[in-house]
Amino acid sequence: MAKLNFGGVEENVVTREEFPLAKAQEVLKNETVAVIGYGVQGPGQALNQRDNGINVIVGQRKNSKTWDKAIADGFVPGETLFEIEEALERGTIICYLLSDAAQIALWPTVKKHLTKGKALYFSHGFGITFNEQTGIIPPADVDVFLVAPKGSGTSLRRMFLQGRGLNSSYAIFQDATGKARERVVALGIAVGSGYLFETDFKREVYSDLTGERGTLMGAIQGIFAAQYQVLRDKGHTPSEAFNETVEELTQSLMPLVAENGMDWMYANCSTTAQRGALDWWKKFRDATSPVFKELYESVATGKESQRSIDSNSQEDYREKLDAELKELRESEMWQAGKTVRSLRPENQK
Ligand SMILES: NC(=O)C1=CN([C@@H]2O[C@H](COP(=O)(O)OP(=O)(O)OC[C@H]3O[C@@H](n4cnc5c(N)ncnc54)[C@H](O)[C@@H]3O)[C@@H](O)[C@H]2O)C=CC1
Ligand SMILES: CC(=O)[C@](C)(O)C(=O)O
Ligand SMILES: [Mg+2]
Ligand SMILES: [Mg+2]
Repeated sequence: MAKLNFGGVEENVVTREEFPLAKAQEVLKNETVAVIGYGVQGPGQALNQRDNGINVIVGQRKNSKTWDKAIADGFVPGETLFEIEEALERGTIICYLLSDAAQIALWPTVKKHLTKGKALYFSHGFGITFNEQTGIIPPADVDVFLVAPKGSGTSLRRMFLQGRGLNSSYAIFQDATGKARERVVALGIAVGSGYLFETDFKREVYSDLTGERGTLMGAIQGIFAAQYQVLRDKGHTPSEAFNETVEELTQSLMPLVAENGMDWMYANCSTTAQRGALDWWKKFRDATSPVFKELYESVATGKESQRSIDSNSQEDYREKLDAELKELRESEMWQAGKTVRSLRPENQK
């Protein structure tokens, strides 16, 4: 394991040099990896493992859209695609990739098939950390660990196909066989991680729930909406407001941040912009910091996990979600965005 310096703090990281794919294949050569669920992470992780030469099967409900998707992706019923129970029976490593709320309902079935020496794999610390809410308490004689790709399963697959890799965190909750570490790291490499950083279940889920509600998804939409509205209220057109709020960020400036950091992006903007950004960023930090603290508390007290379970367990969950997404999509800002995107040269025939 490499110890690397992250801004002055040393952390343990598994790199591909230290743990190449060949080693992962060797560790997993006698295992059957059963990917249960074929939603977003399921396909990304199952396909990457298959392409990496791992013995992977998919467990999914028959007569579902995702069953058909698994077939379209090349999984063969009776060979590499099974009903959930049969996949649970065959698998020696169970990758539990149903939505976090759905994992609760299927848990008694999964538990039944967790015989001695098998491994239970998650991509989130949710089910175990909030076990008072989920009831997920694994038997003592199985390994329990997680590999959490830090990004969408869609990106995990796309980046793999481009020869890139998404970073993932990994954690061991229970090592019953003495082989949990080599198993989890091998899986992390096999699913297409670029590198793996160490964490535990609680830290994974607390940071993940904070990040997705915060800067990654919730806060970013909030700050976009606030700036867009001010510009519109002051008489700017939708295209101008959208371009100065979103399009320039995603198309021009964020790629520079991704490449070489914030100072590099600033350095490639005008002195006028630099002065203003350097003057204003701390004001935004201070204004939002109380909201982030409130958010973290809401995660740590289990309020966020309970809310997610409650809403995701409703019969009409899909319809309600679609309605909320539609509201976003049909807002003036994102409608303006649709037109703006259509004007990108690469999107014109
Ligand atoms: N979506 C993502 O890219 C990421 C997800 N994760 C984690 O990975 C895990 C899987 O998440 P997603 O792929 O988003 O799940 P998802 O919401 O796409 O659902 C996965 C599958 O669960 C099936 N399913 C739903 N209810 C079911 C039930 N009652 N019985 C049987 N099957 C049922 C669906 O048909 C679908 O195939 C979660 O723990 C999540 O937090 C982690 C990182 C990113
Ligand atoms: C993509 C990811 O890592 C998230 C945002 O945490 C999630 O989908 O749960
Ligand atoms: Mg995440
Ligand atoms: Mg998440």
